[in-house]
Amino acid sequence: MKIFSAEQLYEADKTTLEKQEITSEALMERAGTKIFNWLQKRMQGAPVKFHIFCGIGNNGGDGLVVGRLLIEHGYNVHVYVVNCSDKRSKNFLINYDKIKNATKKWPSLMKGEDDFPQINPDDIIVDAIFGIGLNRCPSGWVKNLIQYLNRSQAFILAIDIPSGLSANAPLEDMEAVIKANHTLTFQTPKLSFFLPETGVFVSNFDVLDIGLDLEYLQKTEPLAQIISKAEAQRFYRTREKFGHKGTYGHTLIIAGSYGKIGAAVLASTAAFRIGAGMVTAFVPKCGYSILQSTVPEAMVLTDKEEEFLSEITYDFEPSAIGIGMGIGKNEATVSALEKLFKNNKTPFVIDADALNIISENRELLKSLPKNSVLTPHPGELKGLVGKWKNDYDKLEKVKKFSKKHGVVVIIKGAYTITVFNDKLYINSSGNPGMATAGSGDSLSGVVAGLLSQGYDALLAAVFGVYIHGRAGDIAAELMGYEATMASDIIGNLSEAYLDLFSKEEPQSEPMA
Ligand SMILES: NC(=O)C1=CN([C@@H]2O[C@H](COP(=O)(O)OP(=O)(O)OC[C@H]3O[C@@H](n4cnc5c(N)ncnc54)[C@H](OP(=O)(O)O)[C@@H]3O)[C@@H](O)[C@H]2O)[C@@H](O)CC1
Ligand SMILES: Nc1ncnc2c1ncn2[C@@H]1O[C@H](COP(=O)(O)OP(=O)(O)O)[C@@H](O)[C@H]1O
Ligand SMILES: [K+]
Repeated sequence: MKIFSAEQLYEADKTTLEKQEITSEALMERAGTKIFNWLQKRMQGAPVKFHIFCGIGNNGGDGLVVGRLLIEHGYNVHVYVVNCSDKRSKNFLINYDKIKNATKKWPSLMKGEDDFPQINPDDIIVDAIFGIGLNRCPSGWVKNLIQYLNRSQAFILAIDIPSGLSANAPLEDMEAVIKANHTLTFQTPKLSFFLPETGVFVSNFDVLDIGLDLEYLQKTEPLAQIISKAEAQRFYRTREKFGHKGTYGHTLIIAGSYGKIGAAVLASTAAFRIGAGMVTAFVPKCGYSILQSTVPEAMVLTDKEEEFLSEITYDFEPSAIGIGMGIGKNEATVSALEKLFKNNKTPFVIDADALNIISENRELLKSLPKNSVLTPHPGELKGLVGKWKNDYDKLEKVKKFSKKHGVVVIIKGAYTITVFNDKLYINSSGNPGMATAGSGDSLSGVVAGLLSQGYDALLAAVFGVYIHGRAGDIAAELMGYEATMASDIIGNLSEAYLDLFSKEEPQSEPMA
């Protein structure tokens, strides 16, 4: 699924009106009806009280449509107009009249704090104050209203986007945003839903298809692409009937130091589970017995040092190398890395301490093998690209870094984002149960194992992140978030693969 900017959505809106020969009023009725249907399906006429707060633009217009439809279907509804400006949109005004005609009275006009209504915790608030047309930070009594609604403890359903949030621009004031319990967004989700600073205001969201022009949506280059099951199915490469272990490559995992040999165990196991034909682990001497007994399928090579890596040598041609998990930052390890990078054309996955070493020895950036996949969590990313002002600034910095060094960067997090040149791929699988030690090590093994099988760097990254997250989701379904451990994620890579083709993802709406 594609993510479009607010500007692109306005363009799509315009094209839709022209091509479908409909009025903007009809499109608003369509959008409002979708929201109403969503609510009706869940509420089934329940006598709960709705408070609908409408701004004076088209988001407010949507709110008025929803209000009218709810009233016509016998719901207990109070509609308020947040009268922050006299400049009302045309479709707001049309629906303002329509709701008056339907109910025989005007909605309550709010002009300041004195007009704030009483809201009980078991009421429902529909937030239609601002949509993607927000052009400045809410202030004054409107900001106070937003805070008042957030404090109410009532369930807040945001229309299109929580008011105060921009679709694709940074947040100025954390205190001036509706904290929605659920968001119903039109046609495609907005980029701010997926970034840590802004996504927290959105909570769960559903995308409602309002029938914007499909041709426009298909041909327009999006801001980002969401990776879900449908995309992952397309990326998957089938295993050949006459394939042998050589066909699926030989992954070299260079990982571990004294006390952190587990990182090598996890990454090696993950590389096998994702389908690498062979896996060799290169570890300090102290890791030898551990690897041999915990991953008997793997071959093991050891460094001359007992507790850390100092010289990386091997006598075969790996098809991919995963390096960095738990290696520490010993001086000897730094020069071992330098040598390895300089003399290698093998596809690399670079993680953890290898990333920290690069950040602290910037000259290493010059020898970074092209098309490497880097897998930083936010702390490691800061070392690589420097501090960022906000999440949007972060994305720009990573794009620049990716372009400059010719590498794929996986920004790990709740919605992991893979960056390659100017392109963003947002992963849809995964859950907070994966916030557990070693889950990143297993991701490195997964991506290295895919590179071994011949997936190119970008595909290995994007597909690997999806499958890893899906395995985490299946693990969490079985064990709960808290009990899920990295080895459970690895243990469910098999289920994640099977799930890829087992059943269709419940798709409520066809999407671009
Ligand atoms: N695109 C589509 O395909 C479809 C879109 N639809 C809907 O339209 C929504 C977009 O509507 P929109 O463009 O009218 O803008 P909206 O978000 O209602 O707000 C703009 C108004 O608020 C004002 N304003 C802004 N910031 C402010 C602030 N901080 N504090 C105070 N005022 C502020 C600004 O006023 P002004 O700057 O002129 O003072 C302007 O009047 C979209 O989210 C979706 O719900 C659907 O109906 C159908 C298909
Ligand atoms: N809240 C979350 N939702 C989804 N995925 C998460 C969440 N928290 C962490 N993860 C995933 O778990 C992994 C954690 O990686 P990392 O921080 O490197 O762990 P470690 O270094 O302990 O192995 C990443 O793949 C990340 O995307
Ligand atoms: K809204």
